[in-house]
Amino acid sequence: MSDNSDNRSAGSAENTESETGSIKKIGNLRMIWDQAVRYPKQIVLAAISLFVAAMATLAIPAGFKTIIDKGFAAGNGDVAPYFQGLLLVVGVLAIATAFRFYFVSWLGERVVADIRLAVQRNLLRLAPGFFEENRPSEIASRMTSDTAVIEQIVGTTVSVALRNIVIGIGGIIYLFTLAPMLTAGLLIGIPIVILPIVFIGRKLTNVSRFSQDRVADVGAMVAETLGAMKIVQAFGQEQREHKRFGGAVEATFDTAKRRIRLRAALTAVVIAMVFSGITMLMWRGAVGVAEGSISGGTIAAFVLTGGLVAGAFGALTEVYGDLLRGAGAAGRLAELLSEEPGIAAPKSPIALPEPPRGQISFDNVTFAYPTRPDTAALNGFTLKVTPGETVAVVGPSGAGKSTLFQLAQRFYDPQSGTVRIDGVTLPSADPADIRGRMALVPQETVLFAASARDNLRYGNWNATDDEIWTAARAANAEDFLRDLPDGLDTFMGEAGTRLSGGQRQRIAIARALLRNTPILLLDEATSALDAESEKLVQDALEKLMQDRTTIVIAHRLATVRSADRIIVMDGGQIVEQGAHDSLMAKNGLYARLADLQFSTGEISTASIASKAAAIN
Ligand SMILES: Nc1ncnc2c1ncn2[C@@H]1O[C@H](COP(=O)(O)OP(=O)(O)OP(=O)(O)O)[C@@H](O)[C@H]1O
Repeated sequence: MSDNSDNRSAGSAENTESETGSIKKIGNLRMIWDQAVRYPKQIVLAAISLFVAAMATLAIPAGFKTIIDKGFAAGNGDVAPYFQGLLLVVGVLAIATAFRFYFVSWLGERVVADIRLAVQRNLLRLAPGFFEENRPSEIASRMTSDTAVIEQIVGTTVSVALRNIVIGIGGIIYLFTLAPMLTAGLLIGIPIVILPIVFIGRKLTNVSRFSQDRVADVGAMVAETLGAMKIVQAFGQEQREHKRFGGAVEATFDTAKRRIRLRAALTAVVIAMVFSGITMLMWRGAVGVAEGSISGGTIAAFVLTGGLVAGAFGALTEVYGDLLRGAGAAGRLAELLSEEPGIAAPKSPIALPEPPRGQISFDNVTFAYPTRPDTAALNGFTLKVTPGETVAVVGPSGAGKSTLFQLAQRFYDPQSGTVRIDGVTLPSADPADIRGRMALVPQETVLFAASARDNLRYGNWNATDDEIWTAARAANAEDFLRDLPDGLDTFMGEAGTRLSGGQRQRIAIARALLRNTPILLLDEATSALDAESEKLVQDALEKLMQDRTTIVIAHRLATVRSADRIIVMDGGQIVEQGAHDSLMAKNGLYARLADLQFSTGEISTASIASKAAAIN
């Protein structure tokens, strides 16, 4: 997966790729076909309308020929049937084109929708480790821009290709029936016209891409400056930002100049080549007419069809590049589709004991994160938490406290040692069952852009409004929830920005209460709350911890004091454990940490040592 980012932006890489690489890449398009083939009815209808439209296009020059030769030239005046016939062809062309557009675009959108759904379904199965190795923004871009490329391939490119192949081949056959010698001349002439156009066109595409990148730079810079406007102004950097922006804008203009120069040249070449080609043909034709070897209608039909054939070849030259781009996008999406989860349920998972006991144990667990295999986050870690016990975990930053939660929920498997829930080793059970036995209250509450109700019952969709209010009351969240403009229906907005830190924490607590699991993993927020909010949160937490096995990463004195046991971690191991007072008396790591770690909590800035002494 590592090489994706190289060619992700608009495929400048593909121009430099070896031919075999390109051919191999084109194979990725199979994935798109596999998706599309599930809609045979639409494919057949699209193909039929495409063929009919192409044939109708070719019938138009033939119609003109008839009109000129039989109608005008014969001088019989009754041209009506010919024109009526031509109008009929035009009608067929219009309707068939509309159908082609509809079915082909339908297929494009449907395939993209299916790919998005399939990719998201697979992503939801993957363990968090995957999202550490692959940036979420990169994955999001695959879901949007890569799928847009595929939509373009199915909805446009393939149809352009097929239409022009039909028109190209059909047109050449028709041209041969009209005037074999002229056609032979035309077939030699078309490449002479098209090659320089393709050559300059390629250059133009590259420059355009480059130019788009420069525009993107400008966009990024605007976003950056806007996002940091207060900092820019506070540090008095307006002039500098303007100069920096000026540089990016001028770079955009310079590349744009190159682009418009090329485009101007291309326009001149196209006009010169195409019209002189047509003029030569007409010239040759006029001589033919004068000699009586060719009819006027034939010349007209020849020029029109020749134009169609040349246009078809021109369009086909662009198809290959588009297909390559589509193949790159399909390849990247196929990777996301086929990624297997590192953590999955075994074939026949062991059921966790009923009723749940709420016991959790770590036995000699050693674990390093996949992205940092050389640094053990847990090192021979052993801890047995008995049902109903509250264990407070303290330790310096990086001691491995959060890692305990990651392993308890089986987001990762340890390299050695075992984690058990109610006596069952985690890999032998279904991860969904394991996670069903625990509720997590993270440091930072994640609120979804949904109603307050849905945010509260996120872990238990069956909860009734009565149950939600009971939980909210216990979590000290009732008052502010009742004050919301639409009560439980109030939209929480992007990232729930309307709530204060303390309110968000209480929502998380209510959510955990509703989930009502025997095990609670609680990561106390370190952010300081005002005294009143702090007390509301603390009360709520105490109710939440009642009758549950709790592991709490503690940052508050009240929490450690009410815990049954405190374990002190350092370097992925337990270095001290016991009750608060005995640990303080030891005057070891705990006593040292206590002052720092609890300083933002309930007792704000006071040193825990003096506070503890006062309490005693
Ligand atoms: N997702 C991750 N990928 C790689 N390394 C990680 C990851 N998460 C944590 N680590 C590393 O593992 C070690 C233990 O981290 P952990 O988050 O468990 O510490 P912590 O005690 O919870 O720290 P803090 O109090 O700062 O949250 C640290 O060295 C940390 O850098």
